[in-house]
Amino acid sequence: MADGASRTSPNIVITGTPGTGKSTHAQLLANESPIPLRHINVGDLVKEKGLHDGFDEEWQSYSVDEDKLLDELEPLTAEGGIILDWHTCDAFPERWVDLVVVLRCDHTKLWDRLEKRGYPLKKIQENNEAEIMNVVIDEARSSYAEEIVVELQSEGMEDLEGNVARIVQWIQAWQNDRGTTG
Ligand SMILES: Nc1ncnc2c1ncn2[C@@H]1O[C@H](COP(=O)(O)OP(=O)(O)O)[C@@H](O)[C@H]1O
Repeated sequence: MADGASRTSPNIVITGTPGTGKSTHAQLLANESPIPLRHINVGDLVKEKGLHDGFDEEWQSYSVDEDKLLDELEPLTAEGGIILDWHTCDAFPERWVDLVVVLRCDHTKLWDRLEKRGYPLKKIQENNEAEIMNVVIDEARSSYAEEIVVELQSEGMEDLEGNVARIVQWIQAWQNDRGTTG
C-alpha cells in the first residue's frame, strides 16, 4: 500500500471555504513547483465523472458519492505529485496526504467574491458563516497530524505569491528529507 514513505512526490491538499482562493493557489503552485504536480479540482472531477447522486437545487451543489470519489482518486494519489483542491478535506485518508493547506479570508472579502461568482444568497450566507465558525480549519486539524496542517491568509496578491513561495520551499524540504532531489 502506497504511503508517504514510498512516494517520490508529495500529495498536497489545498482546502478552505469556497472563494478563499484554492483554485488560484493550486494553479500557481502547479506552475511554480520545482517538480511536476497535477492540479485536481475535485468539484470539477465529481461533475466530469458523475461521482455524485444528483444535483441539489436548493443548495446549488452536487451530492458527492464519496466512495466513488475515493475509488477514482486512489490510483492517482498512490503515484504522488497531486494537488487536491476541494472545500472539504476529511474524506481523504491520512495516508494519502503530506501537506494540508487551509486558506482563510476575511468574511466581508469572501462575501464579495461569492457574490461576484453569482451564488444564491443562501449559499453565500452558509459559506460566510462557515468561514467565521472555522469549519474547514477545525476539520483539517481533527483529521490530520498537527504538523502537516498549515493555515494561510488569502486576501491579496501578496498573500497568494507568498503562500505559493512557502509551499514551494516546503516541497524542496520534503524532497531533501527523502533524498529525492537531483
Ligand atoms: N489571495 C488572493 N488575492 C486576491 N484575489 C484572490 C485571492 N485568492 C482568490 N482570489 C480571487 O477570489 C476569487 C475566488 O478564488 P478561487 O481560487 O476560485 O477560490 P476557490 O477555489 O477557493 O473557490 C477569484 O476571483 C480569485 O481571483
